[in-house]
Amino acid sequence: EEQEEDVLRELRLFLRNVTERLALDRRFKAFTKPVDIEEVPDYLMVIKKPMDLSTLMTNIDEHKYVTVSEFMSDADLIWQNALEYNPDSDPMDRHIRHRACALKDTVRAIIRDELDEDFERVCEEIKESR
Ligand SMILES: O=C(C1CCC1)N1C[C@@H]2C[C@H]3C[C@@H](O)[C@@H](O)[C@]2(C1)O3
Repeated sequence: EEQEEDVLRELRLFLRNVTERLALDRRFKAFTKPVDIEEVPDYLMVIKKPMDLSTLMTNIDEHKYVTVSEFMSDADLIWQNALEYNPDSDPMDRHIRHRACALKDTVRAIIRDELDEDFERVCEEIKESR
């Protein structure tokens, strides 16, 4: 019903705000666009579900997410993929993993501080009802 669409509209506004803030953070520049498969030809052999901040934003606009939890699953792919593809002890890999861990902690801190548990429960109810 209309009230449900109002809730999902508010969810999309919240998720766009979170995603935009992450994309503006200079630490997360490497996460803003898909990994370039021309530059990294074996990437899709290692990483089965690529994800990046611009794709998150597109998914929001295409109404892919009905709950914050679904958004978090895709957001988590970004840092999880970075840890998986860049596991070595060389400085570049360590730098990428440091930023991946910062992304993980930053997303969780924003959600903990800014998502109302009751709002997420309403979104989960809408999801179950569909
Ligand atoms: O995993 C990533 C991104 C970093 C966070 C996501 N990449 C895989 C390649 C390995 C490393 C060095 C460059 O070859 C560059 O192409 C990539 C991009 O970084």
